Amino acid sequence: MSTDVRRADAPVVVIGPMGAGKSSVGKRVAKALGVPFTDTDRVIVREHGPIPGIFADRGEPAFRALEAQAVRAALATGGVIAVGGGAVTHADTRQALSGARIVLLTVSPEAVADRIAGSDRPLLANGGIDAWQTIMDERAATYAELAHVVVDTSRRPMSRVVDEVVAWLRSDAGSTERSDAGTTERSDAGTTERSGTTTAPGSTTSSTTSTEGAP
Ligand SMILES: Nc1ncnc2c1ncn2[C@@H]1O[C@H](COP(=O)(O)OP(=O)(O)O)[C@@H](O)[C@H]1O
Ligand SMILES: O=C(O)C1=C[C@@H](OP(=O)(O)O)[C@@H](O)[C@H](O)C1
Ligand SMILES: [Mg+2]
Repeated sequence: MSTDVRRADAPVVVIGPMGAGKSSVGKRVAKALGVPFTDTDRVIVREHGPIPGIFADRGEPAFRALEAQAVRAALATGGVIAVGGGAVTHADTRQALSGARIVLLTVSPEAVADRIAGSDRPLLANGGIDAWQTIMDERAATYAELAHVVVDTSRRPMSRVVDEVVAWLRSDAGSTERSDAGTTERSDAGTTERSGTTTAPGSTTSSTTSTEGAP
């Protein structure tokens, strides 16, 4: 487990699988805190065009490089940043996240199925929920490793998820400078304080296989 130093004004980065609610929850958390919000996917679309086109024309590695740039720029701005679900597979991006406060949103396959139906996410274009699960399993260990707090979004309204994230960020655990990552403590039905060994809901394996370069 890496040394974990957080500050009350450190950027907040929302990570987690596709459809967990990073973009929607992140935006509302930023509003509640009165800080800037950046959705790195939106930045990429604004600057480089639609994501499916980037994947099709230039490939996933090119997308990850653009994403790494967008994450670094967003971190310089500060506030709350929602990254794409695969941002954590890129070593430069993971490196850039050190020093940020990292909120992992999770979701069960049952709950996410409706949320991802009909979406244009290129990595789900041919596999739907099965592809989602495979990708989740590949990334689960990385998500758990990076997270300072885990909030499950499966069966609760978004407003409740937002309230829990805001409460955690305002708590000692979310704002105090620390020299260790603490232990896992389930504070209520959906929020789990950080652990290096957390297995995120939605994952079917706790494998620690490297996800570097994974789709
Ligand atoms: N807690 C929640 N309950 C129900 N639906 C949610 C919840 N959080 C997000 N959603 C919905 O799930 C979909 C995907 O959310 P989004 O924020 O785009 O996820 P992500 O950025 O993690 O892919 C959206 O339609 C959003 O309204
Ligand atoms: O998980 C991924 O690899 C991706 C997630 C998407 O963002 P969301 O997680 O916000 O859907 C988007 O960045 C792109 O389609 C790739
Ligand atoms: Mg998003």
